[in-house]
Amino acid sequence: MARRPDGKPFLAWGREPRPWEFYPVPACSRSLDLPRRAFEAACQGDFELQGHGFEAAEEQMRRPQLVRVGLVQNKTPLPAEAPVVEQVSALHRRIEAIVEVAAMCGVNIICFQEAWTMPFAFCTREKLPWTEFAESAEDGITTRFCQKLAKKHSMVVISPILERDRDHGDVLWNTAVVISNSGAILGKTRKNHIPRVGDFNESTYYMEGNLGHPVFQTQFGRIAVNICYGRHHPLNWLMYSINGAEIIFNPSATIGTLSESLWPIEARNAAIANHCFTCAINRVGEEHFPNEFTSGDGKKAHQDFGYFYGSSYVAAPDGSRTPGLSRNRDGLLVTELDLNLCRQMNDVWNFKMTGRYEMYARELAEAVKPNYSPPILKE
Ligand SMILES: NC(=O)NCCC(=O)O
Repeated sequence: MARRPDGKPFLAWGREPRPWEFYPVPACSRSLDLPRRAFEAACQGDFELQGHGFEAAEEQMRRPQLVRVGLVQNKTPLPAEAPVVEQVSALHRRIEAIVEVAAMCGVNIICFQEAWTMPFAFCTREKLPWTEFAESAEDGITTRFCQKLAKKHSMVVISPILERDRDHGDVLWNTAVVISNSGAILGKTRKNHIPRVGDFNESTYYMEGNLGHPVFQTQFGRIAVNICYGRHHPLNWLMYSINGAEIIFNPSATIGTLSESLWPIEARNAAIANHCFTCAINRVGEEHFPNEFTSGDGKKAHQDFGYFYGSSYVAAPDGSRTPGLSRNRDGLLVTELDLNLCRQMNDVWNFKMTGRYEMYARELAEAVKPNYSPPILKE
């Protein structure tokens, strides 16, 4: 029986491996020891805590580049009818408690879910009070709160919010603010692709991002943020990766009936295709809104969005992944990555080397022209 370098059999089902199965890639991560007091605090705070790790091969010229990421998924603690300021403050308190536990677990980079300071009210198509949740990315109350957390715990914080851009006519954006572990703001990035599907009426509220595909150099590696619906767009992942991202976070808000069958595949595929780690984060719970709305599908008006199914996970460039967090509980997923695995997988598969980007750049430049005629050859 062939064995992996760590002595374990290659395959669980006990037959000789096929030739293409020889590359020693585990389907799953290993479990990571986390301090007992972290589990106690999570239990007391009523949220799930999981720890996992990915291995990379030892190298002669580089030391392992270990980094711990924390993914947070949570319900909105107060009903959507509660005053805006109370909802925001309840969410700040909830996140603060989870970040304390992340700090006990040695997390270096933490990412919260999409639009984490508010209920996901874009299904309603109403403006007030939902637009009142929008804040300045530079000096809003949430950014200042995250700066304090980042400095206190020496942790990079990724804070996806609804942004109000005062300097540009009060335009709203779906933005992730990236705060360095020093507490300084590293910059911001905006959601590039806006859903026009089901109850995700997000184009009513904010514009398509205009900041391209920035990558943030942190003390713990190069990171990027592909917000929610952007995960359906392979070119979006690709551009972050081309710009050097080693870890791409995907803070999301999505519901079971729409996307649960896609969820385990998309971020995982992106990790493989781009030789990087991907971190898929989804909120949990059901959110009810004061007024009825319709979904434009002929069905009855209703007041809820459906079920946000959580299941946050991390995928590695070798195709392995962690288990997902719960489908319905708040949770913190702590994962240790060795960033050396990105280049190791790049050297094995060479997707960047074989990508033929120049050919696609040329063909796409032609295909987007109004007078383009696709080369369909006929008899
Ligand atoms: N928030 C958001 O973009 N959701 C769209 C639905 C999905 O991408 O699954």
